[in-house]
Amino acid sequence: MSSSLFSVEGLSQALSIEFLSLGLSVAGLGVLSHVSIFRTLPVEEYLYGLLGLYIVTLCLVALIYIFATNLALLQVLIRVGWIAFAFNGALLSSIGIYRLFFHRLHHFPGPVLSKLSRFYDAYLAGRNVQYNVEIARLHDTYGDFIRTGPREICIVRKSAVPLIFGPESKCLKSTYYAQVSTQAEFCSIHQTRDVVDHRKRHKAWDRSFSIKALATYEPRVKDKVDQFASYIGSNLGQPLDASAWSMFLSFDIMGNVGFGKEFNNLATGIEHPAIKGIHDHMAVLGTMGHVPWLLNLANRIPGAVSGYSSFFQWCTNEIERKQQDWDMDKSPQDIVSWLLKAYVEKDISAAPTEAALHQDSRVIVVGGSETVATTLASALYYLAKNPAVLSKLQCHLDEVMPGRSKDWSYEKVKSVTYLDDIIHETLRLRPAVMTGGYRVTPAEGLQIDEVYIPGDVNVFVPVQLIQTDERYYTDAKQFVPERWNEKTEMCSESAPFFPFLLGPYTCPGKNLGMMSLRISLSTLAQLFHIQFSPGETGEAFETKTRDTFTTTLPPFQIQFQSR
Ligand code: HEM
Repeated sequence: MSSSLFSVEGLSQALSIEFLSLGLSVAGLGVLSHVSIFRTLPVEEYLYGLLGLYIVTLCLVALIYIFATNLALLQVLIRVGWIAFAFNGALLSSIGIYRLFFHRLHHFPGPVLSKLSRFYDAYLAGRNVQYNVEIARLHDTYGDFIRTGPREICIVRKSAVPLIFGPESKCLKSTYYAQVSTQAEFCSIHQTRDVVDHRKRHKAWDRSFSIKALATYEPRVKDKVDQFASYIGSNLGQPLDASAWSMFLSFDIMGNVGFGKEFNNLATGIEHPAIKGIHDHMAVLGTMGHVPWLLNLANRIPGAVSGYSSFFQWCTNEIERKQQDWDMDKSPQDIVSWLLKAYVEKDISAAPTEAALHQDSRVIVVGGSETVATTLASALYYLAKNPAVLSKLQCHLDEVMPGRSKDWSYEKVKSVTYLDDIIHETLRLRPAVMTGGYRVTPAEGLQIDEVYIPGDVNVFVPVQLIQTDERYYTDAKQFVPERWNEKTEMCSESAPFFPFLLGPYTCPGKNLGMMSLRISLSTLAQLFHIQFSPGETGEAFETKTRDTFTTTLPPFQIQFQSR
């Protein structure tokens, strides 16, 4: 019994085995844990449990060493450090070898480092914050199916679009959306990966974008645009940063229509602090979002995301303020009120918790402002660069509204199909989300043309890249609004076009977004000539746009002249 492992002496003997033997035994355990547990376990789901278990185990080992051996504290620490090193080293090596040679995606081409870890794509996304450009480069090197992560395939084929995003698709949102939580009750509508939760909550959002609701938003959007036009009218011929001012306008629209509040960017010409918060948040999302579990972890470490945590707090404050001020007997007049109404009435479509409601407020702020702003600024860029397109638009607008601003009505604007052609062409070349829409394949996998993608694999189709692919569009990189109506031969049959995505996860704010863009562009084009300011070449716009999940544009200067 004295030499048994269960006696103190036996335990002490076992613990004092040679360093090498100890390392090898623990390494064996590391490999075993990969093969038996980690290979199939969705780590994101159990992240905190696993981290806790790991730390508790190391502490227990240290305590056993302290009480069952005569080793000094430093010797104990060295042994525990060695155990951790051997375990982690073996685990990571086993994962690496498996991912490179035995993984069900091992035959897909792609950079070796991407096959090993998502950290490489986070690095690619972060180095110039132009993941869209990196993906285009990888596409040139590796073809249409690229392994961009151990369990991720990027697909540049039009046949993939309906299969992944279409109404019948069985693909769900991938772990990319688990940056805040893996539990639906703490997620926004955008982050929830629970398909039933998503379907239910969508109904409350749909009510906030119904035809009736949009009709109440329309004059308020027009008011903001008129305020912008009036500022321009008093600053004719002056350089104006189209990126910044488009954001001022869309942020003010979002404040009014989203929260029923005035944010006064247009009135003051001063950027609201939350706009910086949005950009900081999106910059982190555009890079660290590629390793969602790390972002999830960082969100819980005090100070780790201090750059944008004040923005999160601001969104929470805004919705709490609204909760206090809101008169539930009145019919909702803004998006938040529709969501609050569902929440207060405990409707089936309500956000499941207050935390989820707070997350929803962030979606309104980011989804409702940044997307419209980049599209509007991009359209202004193309109009300034293509005077013939602007003149043609002005002719069409004058035809239906000869008295110009006196005759302006949204109904008439909607009849000008050339305006929609300009917006579509802008969204084709410069979609507000250039490389988003991360999904996971169903258990049975997905057959895309000649290629079979196994089940439970993250997939995405880079929106901007495929919408500017010469196989599907003639002169694909050129701005030609005519391709949508007059020269349809410039688009191949079922050419991929999905700037709002498609299917169940499609953008619910599409109609509001289109309305804001139509009102803004028709009003500005009706009143003004739009040109680049002297010295503006547009080069920065072409080369310095950043892929921060939603697009962030560099400043560029335009000026307006009265017509
Ligand atoms: C030009 C304007 C817009 C564009 C191009 C656009 C584009 C998109 C895209 C591509 C997505 C899918 C993102 C993903 O699946 O990860 C999305 C989702 C969403 N958008 Fe928009 N959007 C626009 C305007 C708006 C507006 C004005 C709102 C109003 C608040 C809005 C609210 C949302 C919401 C709530 C989602 C999440 C939907 C879900 O996951 O079910 N969007 N948008």
